[in-house]
Amino acid sequence: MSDVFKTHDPLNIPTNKSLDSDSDSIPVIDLSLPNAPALMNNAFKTCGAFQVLNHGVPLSLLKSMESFINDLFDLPTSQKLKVVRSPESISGFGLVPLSKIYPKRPWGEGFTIIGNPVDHLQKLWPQDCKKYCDLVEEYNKEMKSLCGKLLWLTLGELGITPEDIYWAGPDGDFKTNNQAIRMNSYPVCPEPDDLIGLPPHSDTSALTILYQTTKGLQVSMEGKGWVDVEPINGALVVQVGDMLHILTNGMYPPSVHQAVVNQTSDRISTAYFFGPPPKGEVSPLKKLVTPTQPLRYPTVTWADYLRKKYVLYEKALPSIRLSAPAPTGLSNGNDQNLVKVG
Ligand SMILES: O=C(O)CCC(=O)C(=O)O
Ligand SMILES: [Fe+2]
Repeated sequence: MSDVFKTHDPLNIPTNKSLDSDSDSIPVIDLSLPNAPALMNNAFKTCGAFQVLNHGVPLSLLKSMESFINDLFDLPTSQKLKVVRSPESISGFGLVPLSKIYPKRPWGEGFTIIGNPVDHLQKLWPQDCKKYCDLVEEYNKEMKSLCGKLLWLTLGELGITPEDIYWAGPDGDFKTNNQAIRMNSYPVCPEPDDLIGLPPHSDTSALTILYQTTKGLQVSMEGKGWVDVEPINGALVVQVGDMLHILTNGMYPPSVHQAVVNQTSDRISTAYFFGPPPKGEVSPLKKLVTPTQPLRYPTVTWADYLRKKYVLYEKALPSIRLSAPAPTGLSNGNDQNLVKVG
């Protein structure tokens, strides 16, 4: 994992500090500094999210993704209709299922890519399809590698090694893992208080890496309610999803978050979802099941859990929970039933 530390530019980078209870947002962690693993582990335990700097993903790639997303959402509706989500699939243009039952009307569009995007992109851009497919492939590759680094560094703090997660593969490189990208576009909104970009939810993934350049993401923090995650140039937002919550036997709470809209600027975001392989069975890590922290979840696959989530939303996790949640660490909005999870 030492290559994590090679990308550091020591200039203008804040020194990592321990999680400050007075801070009014999620921590910002410089991955190139030696105390990053301990801080990431601490951030995951306390609020399920942090922003990461010096993560090694080239800024040029993030910028290329931004212009791809702008091209995508600028397409005329007649083009977009060619790749609308079908009832059997999550890929394509469409609302997240939770939007249908959440009381505030959704304001925005989403486009989800799972697997090879060639079929969809071919329909949208017959000429430029290869250019966009290559970009998505590169983005997936960089994000997967970052997720691997982040997971091993944080889980390493808990004494977890690659042998403990069989679905990480023999080299611990998560080669066969599932991934998805959702691109979101939220136009300027005339009534931002009455509408919502993306309703409150936790992601079903193990980790989600979100890229945003305009303010709009909010995370639910214990005792603080919704806090804004201010965009920082080149930073990525890392969030615990339900699969990692289960894997850690409830030690890391899932990040409960929402996207709000505003009256003055358009906003786009890219969420990369990293999960176990299609048939990978996720169960709480044996090392994290102890007499004081008994087994909290059964074995699940991402696909089965996703189906449950689409029916039960915020009740999906409690519906499979085997024993009461930990008294601390888990008490974010999700478990207090303050918010809906989608
Ligand atoms: O747009 C955002 O900031 C949030 C996106 C998100 O949570 C998602 O796509 O799951
Ligand atoms: Fe999300």
